[in-house]
Amino acid sequence: MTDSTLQFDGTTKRYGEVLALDDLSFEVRPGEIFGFVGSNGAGKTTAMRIALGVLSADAGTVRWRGEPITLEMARRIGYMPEERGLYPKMSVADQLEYLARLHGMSRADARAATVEWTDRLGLTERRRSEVGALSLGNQQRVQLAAALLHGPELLVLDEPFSGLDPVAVDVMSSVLAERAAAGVPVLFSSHQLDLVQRLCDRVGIIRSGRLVACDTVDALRSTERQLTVDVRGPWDPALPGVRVVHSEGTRHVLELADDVDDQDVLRAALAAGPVTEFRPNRPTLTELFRTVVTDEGATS
Ligand SMILES: Nc1ncnc2c1ncn2[C@@H]1O[C@H](COP(=O)(O)OP(=O)(O)OP(=O)(O)O)[C@@H](O)[C@H]1O
Repeated sequence: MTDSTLQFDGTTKRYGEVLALDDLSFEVRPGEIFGFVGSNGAGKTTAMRIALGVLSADAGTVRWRGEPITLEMARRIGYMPEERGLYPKMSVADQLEYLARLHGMSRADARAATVEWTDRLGLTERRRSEVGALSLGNQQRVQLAAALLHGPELLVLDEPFSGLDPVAVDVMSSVLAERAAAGVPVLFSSHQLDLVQRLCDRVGIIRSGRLVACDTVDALRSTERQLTVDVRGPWDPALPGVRVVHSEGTRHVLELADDVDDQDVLRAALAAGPVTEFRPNRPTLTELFRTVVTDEGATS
C-alpha cells in the first residue's frame, strides 16, 4: 500500500497488568475523517501515541503510506497530544513559529503560517500574549494551530474539541473537513458524540482496548432494530427478546431481537393503554455507544 492510509494492524500494548490495546486493527483512509470514541481509559490515547512513535507497541504495527512511521515521517504529521505541551511563558507567536521551525519550515514560512493560523483560529489579538495568560479554550486554539500550521499530510488529534466554545468548534470542524477534502487522513478522538456523528465519515468504537464497532455512522445506526413506544398506562416493555435501552416516563426505546415481530410489541403496548407513539428508531451515536459499552460491561 503506497497511498497515505494510516493503518493499525494487530496493535497490542500492556502497562503491567493492564491490557490497554488488544489486537487493534483499523485504518484511516486518505480524505477520510475518522472518529475514535470510547469510554475513559478505553485506549484511544495509547493508540494515538503509538501511531506517532511516542510510545512503542508490544505487538502489531502502525503503518502510514505502507511503512512504519519514522521520526522523519512524523514531522509531516499534525499531532495534538492529550497532555498539551505548550510553554506558558512564551508568546503565542514565538511559540508557534518555534514549533513550525521544528517541523522544518523556513523562518519566513513559519512566520506567515503563524499569522495565517492565528487569524483563522481567532487569535489575532492574542499573538503577543503569553500562552499561560490565555483562557483554557484559547490555549486549546493555540494547540490546534500548532498541529496544523506546517501543512500536515496526516492529522492525529487527541480530543481536539474539548474545551472549545461553539464558534471554535465550527472553525475546527471546517478546518478538518477542508484538510480531509485535500486528501489528508484525519483521526481524532472525542467524547462529543453528536459532533462525531455530524463530522465523521467513519467511526471506531473502542472498549477495553478492542475495537467493538467500526463503520460509517449511517451503517452503525442501522445495525440495531429499535422502536420508540409511548404508552399512556403502566407497562413493562421487557417482553421476551426485547431489551429496554432506556425509559423516560411512559416513553420507551426498545431493542428487538431478530425473531421478534414488532406487531407483537404493538399489541402488548395497546393492551396496556393508548399508544401515542410507535415508530422505528434510528439510534443516535450516543445511544449506540451506550448500548455497545454497557452491553459488554464498563471499562476501567
Ligand atoms: N503510563 C501508563 N501507565 C499505566 N497505565 C496506563 C498508562 N497510560 C494509560 N494507562 C492505562 O491504559 C488504559 C488506556 O488508557 P488511555 O489513556 O489510552 O485511554 P483513553 O481512551 O485515551 O481514555 P480517556 O478518554 O480518559 O482519555 C487505561 O486503563 C489506563 O489506566
